[in-house]
Formats: sequence, structure tokens, C-alpha cells
Amino acid sequence: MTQPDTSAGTPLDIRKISKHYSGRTVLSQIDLQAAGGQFIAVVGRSGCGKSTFLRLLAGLETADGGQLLSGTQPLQERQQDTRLMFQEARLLPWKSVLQNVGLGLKGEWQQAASEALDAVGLAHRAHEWPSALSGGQKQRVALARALIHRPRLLLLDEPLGALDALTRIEMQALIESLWQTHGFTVVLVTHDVSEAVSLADRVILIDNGRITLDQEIDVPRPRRRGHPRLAELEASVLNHILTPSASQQENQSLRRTA
Ligand SMILES: Nc1ncnc2c1ncn2[C@@H]1O[C@H](COP(=O)(O)OP(=O)(O)OP(=O)(O)O)[C@@H](O)[C@H]1O
Repeated sequence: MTQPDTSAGTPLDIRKISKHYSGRTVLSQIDLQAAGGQFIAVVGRSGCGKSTFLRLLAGLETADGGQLLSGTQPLQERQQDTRLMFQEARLLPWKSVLQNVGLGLKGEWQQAASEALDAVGLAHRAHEWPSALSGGQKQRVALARALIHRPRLLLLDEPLGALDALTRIEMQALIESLWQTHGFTVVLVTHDVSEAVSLADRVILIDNGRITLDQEIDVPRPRRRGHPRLAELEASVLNHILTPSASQQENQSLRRTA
């Protein structure tokens, strides 16, 4: 099996970042170090700050404290290497599939756009409108639109959340295979713990503004669905999500005694 070319991935060195909205702390003292080419999944209860964390990595938001580095360089200086993908494909309906992939590019972009579409299995739909595609196909186009920029850091914000179970499995396999071919670093935010453990090298849990679990997924690839160790890790991560962190329990008991 081809091992990812880790030199192609952005290494991450996130130091004690925090983020507040209207005086409310969403993220506090988040630390994360990752070698280039790692596949990291971020899980946690709804509203725990997963998307905020991703937006900070993408440079769409500014941290209120801490540092985001890649090696010795501020991560922000590597923004041209970073692509973000959302739950919705966000395609322009008045442009063809091919034009959507080549959006913003100048010169001879058509060949590169065709190749990116080919990599996601959609070269034959290049000249159609986005409205003619299914939800899964639209997400493939969004993936091609990211790939054409040869990203070194791919940030995925619940990109498969709206897809049916089978399409989701196909897209998971596609994302894993593209990651293995290109070697970019991936940070995937997902509600699906099974997806997190089956795809990632590491699963990070955000709870109460902090990372409360950093679980290595020590299962060799290709990973077989139903592998007992994957099931065990999934149950363990789920347990951590469902068990409130010590600080949250403290807050609750403080509220009770107040
Ligand atoms: N621009 C903003 N202004 C004010 N509050 C915000 C803003 N963005 C996020 N928040 C708040 O920060 C918290 C974390 O939001 P975030 O979207 O990061 O959570 P999440 O873990 O991704 O949630 P979900 O899993 O439901 O998508 C939430 O309470 C949210 O209301």
C-alpha cells in the first residue's frame, strides 16, 4: 500500500489558543502538535467549538490568545496551502461543474480542472450544471475544487454530514485514498465517531473548550470495517464524549450549590 508523502503535508504546532465570543470562552488553551501528513479527526458535542477551531486553522477567525504555527512559520503565512470544505458544496449554480472546479484560476486552468474532476471520478460530468448532480457528486466537485490548488492542509467541516450512509462510505474511501496519494495534512470535524476512528490517525475530543482526549488510532491500513479494535476505540471515544469532563462536572455542582 502507498504510504502518504508526509513532506507534502503542513505540520501543525498550535500553542495554547483561546477564543471568546461576547465574553464567553469557546476555546481555551488548545494545544495541538501534528506532523505533516497526519489525519486528525475532531469530535465533540454540538457547540463545543469544533468549527471555531477549524476556522482558526483556516485563518478565517483570529485567536484571542496563543499561537498557530507551522514549524517556525505562522500558520497564516501558509494560507495559500490550505483549503476548507463544508457540509454544503457551495457551488456556483450559474457555472458549469468544470468552471466551478477552476474558479478563480487564470490561464490554462481547464486541463488541471479536468484532472481534478477525474481524481474524484466525475470527469464525465464536467460540462453539466451543478443542479444536475446529486449531493454526493456536488461534494466530489467541492473536493476537486480543493485538490486543484494542491493543498498541504485540508480542513473538512463535516463534509459528509448531509449524505446518505452508502454515499458517505464511498466518500470516506475517496478522501482516504486522496490523502494517501497526496500526503496533505487533514483535520476533519465530524459528529460521526465511527467515521472519525475509521479514517483518522488521531481522534481529538473537544469538551468544555479544551482538548480532553487525544486518541491514537493504532489500526493498520487498509482498515477493515468491523475490525474489533476500531469498535473498541469507537466505544471508548463515545464514552468520553458522553461522560462530562471533570471541569464541566465541577461547574454543574457549583451551579447546583449556588
Ligand atoms: N461568530 C460567532 N459569534 C458568536 N458566537 C459564536 C460564533 N461562532 C460560534 N459561536 C458560538 O461558539 C460556540 C461553538 O460554536 P462552533 O460552531 O464552533 O461549535 P461546533 O462544535 O462546531 O458545533 P456543531 O457541532 O453544532 O456544528 C457555540 O456556542 C456558538 O454559538
